[in-house]
Amino acid sequence: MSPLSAMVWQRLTGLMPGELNQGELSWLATPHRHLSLLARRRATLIVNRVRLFAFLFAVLTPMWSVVDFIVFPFPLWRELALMRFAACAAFASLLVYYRSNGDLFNAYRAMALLFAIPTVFYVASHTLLTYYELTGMSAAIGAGYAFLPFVLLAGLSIFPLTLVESLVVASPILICQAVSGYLRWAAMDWPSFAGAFWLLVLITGVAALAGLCQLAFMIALVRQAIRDPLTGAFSRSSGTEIIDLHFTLARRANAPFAVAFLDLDHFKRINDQFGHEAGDRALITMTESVSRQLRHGDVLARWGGEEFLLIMPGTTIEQAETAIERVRKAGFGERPEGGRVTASIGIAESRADRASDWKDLVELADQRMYRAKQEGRDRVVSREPAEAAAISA
Ligand SMILES: Nc1nc2c(ncn2[C@@H]2O[C@H](COP(=O)(O)OP(=O)(O)OP(=O)(O)O)[C@@H](O)[C@H]2O)c(=O)[nH]1
Repeated sequence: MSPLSAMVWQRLTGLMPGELNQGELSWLATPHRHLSLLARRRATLIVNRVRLFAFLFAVLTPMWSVVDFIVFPFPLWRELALMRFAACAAFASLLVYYRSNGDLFNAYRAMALLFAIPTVFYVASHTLLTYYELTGMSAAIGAGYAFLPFVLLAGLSIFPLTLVESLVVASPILICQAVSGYLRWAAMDWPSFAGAFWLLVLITGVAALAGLCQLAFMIALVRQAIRDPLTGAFSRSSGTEIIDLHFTLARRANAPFAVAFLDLDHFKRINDQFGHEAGDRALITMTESVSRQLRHGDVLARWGGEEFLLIMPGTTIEQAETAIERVRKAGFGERPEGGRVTASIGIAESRADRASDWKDLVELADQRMYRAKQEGRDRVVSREPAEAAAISA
């Protein structure tokens, strides 16, 4: 990024609410690097909003039939009422049957269905209205049908979408609208159509901005909910959610999955000799140092006091050993009295250790960490004694 565009980007993102940090700013552009916990919560929120929208339209769509009944001739009213009834049934089905499974593509499908219903209704009703020569009040009410795309695009504002997602949803609607204007199929003639189209673009911009602001708030709130406030590592509850998800995915794909249990050595002495604040600083330094060594996708969770769990999806026992060596080499910080902060570490891997669930895996890593303590601290234990003896023989 050039210095000028970096400055423009910085100024623009400075306008964003929710105090996003530098690493999170790109999350507003695309969902590509979103944390799995954020993606799951967002997927659930999107589906809930789809159902809310569907509820509103299931109620409002048939109500307008009363107005149609008053102003339109009977055959037209009947056709429109049937269409409204079909749209109402489709919205109600979406409300009743669609549920979130935490998957973002499932949420995208819900949005696509939601937007498809009024689009089909719009095309069908607009086509029908062109067969009638309406005048006066009927013509004025008939023109109101042309405003459905405005409602659709304004509806985007209730979803916490990234910029790319908003563009992907809005572009087909805008393109279809532009093409229909070009082909003179639109309800309005030039230049009214041009003015209306520009208004549609403005509404899309405002709706996309509203979606971005919601997303920014959501990112900040999710961060606060899932991070340990002292160290910034993941909290134990979010670590549990992450390990549960990744363990299931790894088993399904028969992929390796490793965890490492880290416990700082003689940490109590730091607190006792230099006070709790010095202990807190040591924990923060340790978290920063370990986090710098992690691959994208690895997760560090604070499991309790000075115990941490490192979750490494797609990692064999050998790769986990290499990763932990890298972490140990980078160090865990300095002790206030001088000397290195050290840690005792236990590693376990689901396939090598034949763990049937993630709790067994963490339990095994915990036991190995205790063995590392008993064997003199500042070391790693990653295999059972017989296995380790066989490897070194
Ligand atoms: N400063 C600080 N200390 C904490 C925090 N959470 C736990 N501790 C302290 O961490 C210490 C853990 O002590 P122990 O479990 O005895 O372990 P240790 O002194 O590290 O000894 P070994 O684990 O056997 O090497 C306790 O004194 C806790 O009070 C925290 O958030 N901040």
